Amino acid sequence: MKIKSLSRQQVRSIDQQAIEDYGMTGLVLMENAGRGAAEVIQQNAATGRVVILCGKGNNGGDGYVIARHLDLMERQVRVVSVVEIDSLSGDAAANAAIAQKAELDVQVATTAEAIKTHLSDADVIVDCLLGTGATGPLRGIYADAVKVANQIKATRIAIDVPTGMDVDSGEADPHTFQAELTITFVAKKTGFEFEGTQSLLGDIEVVPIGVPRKLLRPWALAD
Ligand SMILES: NC(=O)C1=CN([C@@H]2O[C@H](COP(=O)(O)OP(=O)(O)OC[C@H]3O[C@@H](n4cnc5c(N)ncnc54)[C@H](OP(=O)(O)O)[C@@H]3O)[C@@H](O)[C@H]2O)[C@@H](O)CC1
Ligand SMILES: [K+]
Repeated sequence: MKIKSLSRQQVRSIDQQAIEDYGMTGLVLMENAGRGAAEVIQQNAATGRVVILCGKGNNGGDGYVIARHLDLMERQVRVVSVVEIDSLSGDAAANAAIAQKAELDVQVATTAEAIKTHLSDADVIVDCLLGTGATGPLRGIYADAVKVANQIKATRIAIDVPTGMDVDSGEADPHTFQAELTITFVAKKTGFEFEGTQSLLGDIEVVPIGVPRKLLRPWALAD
């Protein structure tokens, strides 16, 4: 089922309804999102070390799921969190704890220099810094992390939305993550339609996260 482009509010409401009205848990949605994204990464960037930049919200949570699935595919994978792990909450905290128990390579880097060190041997950089929860210009370490990531010669893949791009307007922070591929969940976002965004989004792949077709029907595109 093809879905029309959705605003921040629409896509977040779909997630919320799947959880509250259908009894799907956020962890299940995150697992589907992360697993689907890992498969697309494997199809598009099949070799080399993958370094996943993770922020404090659920976009970061997706990153820990992606890391676990890439590790299962026997990829070299490292997670670099730009916040302390004990500042995470909810589903992101749960998936970070699983990654740590599974002895995946999880590093914390809260300065631009430390982020640069952990990214220096990356062949693929995956942006799980901020997703649909982001508002306004990039603050603090997020701006530094994107700046460093954009300077490294690697394949860059954004998860859900390139960090720095506004989901609704497509407006881009000066330090927006420059993706070659954007893997986005449920549907494209309205901001992706605007002129000038294509050079930051790269190719776009939509990954379904298992929310029921009935819930998506109001947003379906006619065949
Ligand atoms: N919910 C679900 O069911 C599913 C969700 N999924 C995934 O979750 C993503 C949405 O996650 P989310 O809502 O946690 O928001 P997200 O973008 O990770 O972080 C927001 C945090 O960042 C901060 N912040 C905000 N703006 C900022 C700025 N300009 N500069 C710097 N910091 C800024 C702000 O923190 P504050 O600064 O307010 O303390 C806020 O707490 C979605 O895109 C998808 O990938 C999938 O797993 C599928 C199931
Ligand atoms: K992102």
